[in-house]
Amino acid sequence: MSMDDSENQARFLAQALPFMQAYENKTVVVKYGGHAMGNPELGRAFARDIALLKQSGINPIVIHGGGPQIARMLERMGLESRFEGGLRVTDEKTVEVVEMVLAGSINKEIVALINAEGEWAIGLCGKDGNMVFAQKANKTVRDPDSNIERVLDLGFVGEPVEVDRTLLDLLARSEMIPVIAPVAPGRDGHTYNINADTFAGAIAGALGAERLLFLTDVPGVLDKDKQLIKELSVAQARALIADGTISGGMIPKVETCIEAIERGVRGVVILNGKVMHAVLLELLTEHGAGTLIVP
Ligand SMILES: Nc1ncnc2c1ncn2[C@@H]1O[C@H](COP(=O)(O)OP(=O)(O)O)[C@@H](O)[C@H]1O
Ligand SMILES: CC(=O)N[C@@H](CCC(=O)OP(=O)(O)O)C(=O)O
Repeated sequence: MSMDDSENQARFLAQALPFMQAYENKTVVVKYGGHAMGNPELGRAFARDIALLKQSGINPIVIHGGGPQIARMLERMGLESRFEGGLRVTDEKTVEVVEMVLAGSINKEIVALINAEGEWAIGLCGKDGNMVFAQKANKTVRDPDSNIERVLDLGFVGEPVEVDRTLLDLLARSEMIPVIAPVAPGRDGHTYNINADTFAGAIAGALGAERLLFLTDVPGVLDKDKQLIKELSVAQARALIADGTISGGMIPKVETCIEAIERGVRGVVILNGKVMHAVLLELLTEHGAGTLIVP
């Protein structure tokens, strides 16, 4: 190791230690988006970050997405898919594929990556331990031309309405790191597909998390000129959704940030999961990356 390397490492450690102490015994919910996955090296770095948080006495909870992976599987199976208001219209066949991809392959891949770092990850979805119950999403969109609001019928898309923290509290006191897929049952017996951002927000809100991080494939929320917005108030975020600057999958993400803050989550950040060790850099350095949403 060169002198420069060891100096940089020492500087990083000196900076990181106070943050580690501040987060001790606190819950950090990390939403790992489907767009941030796919590169093996980045995947291993992500798993190492999560393992290190647990080893530092922090309580990390991973909620993952998998939108692009679901899309690929639907295509292979010859099933069409479309989004409305940033959410996948989900019929009966689609929800089966969603559950298979999210709670099956992707969930276990992340569990295996964290376990390979010497930790004990456990793969779950909203069904396990009665953790989350959903109901059919009741989403409205406003047509920008006519300004008329209409209710979307998204099929088996759900929104979390009940979160029971029993299992997560138990795991927080154990060696286990929960890795959770955003699928949950309804009291009506159906299985619902829940946007992973929305799901992460509900979990973070129910646990009163210290931090909620959204790992995506862009540096954060970008303005009309594609420049990163470092800090965004709730009112500014709402205005950017209304004027179309924030669109597509960024809509549920930012809406979730707003709700999480309103439910008492102390800090919410949208950041680029394609940056190596994004989680550690965000949590343990003075100038975190990404967009911080504040009340
Ligand atoms: N104002 C904006 N700033 C940043 N990204 C935006 C904005 N508006 C729309 N997006 C889109 O949102 C995407 C992130 O949301 P999404 O695709 O759902 O990511 P993930 O799978 O990580 O949850 C970005 O890749 C970008 O294409
Ligand atoms: C209702 C809805 O849209 N559900 C999402 C669930 C996965 C997800 O949110 O994945 P990302 O975080 O990678 O976007 C979907 O079907 O794609």
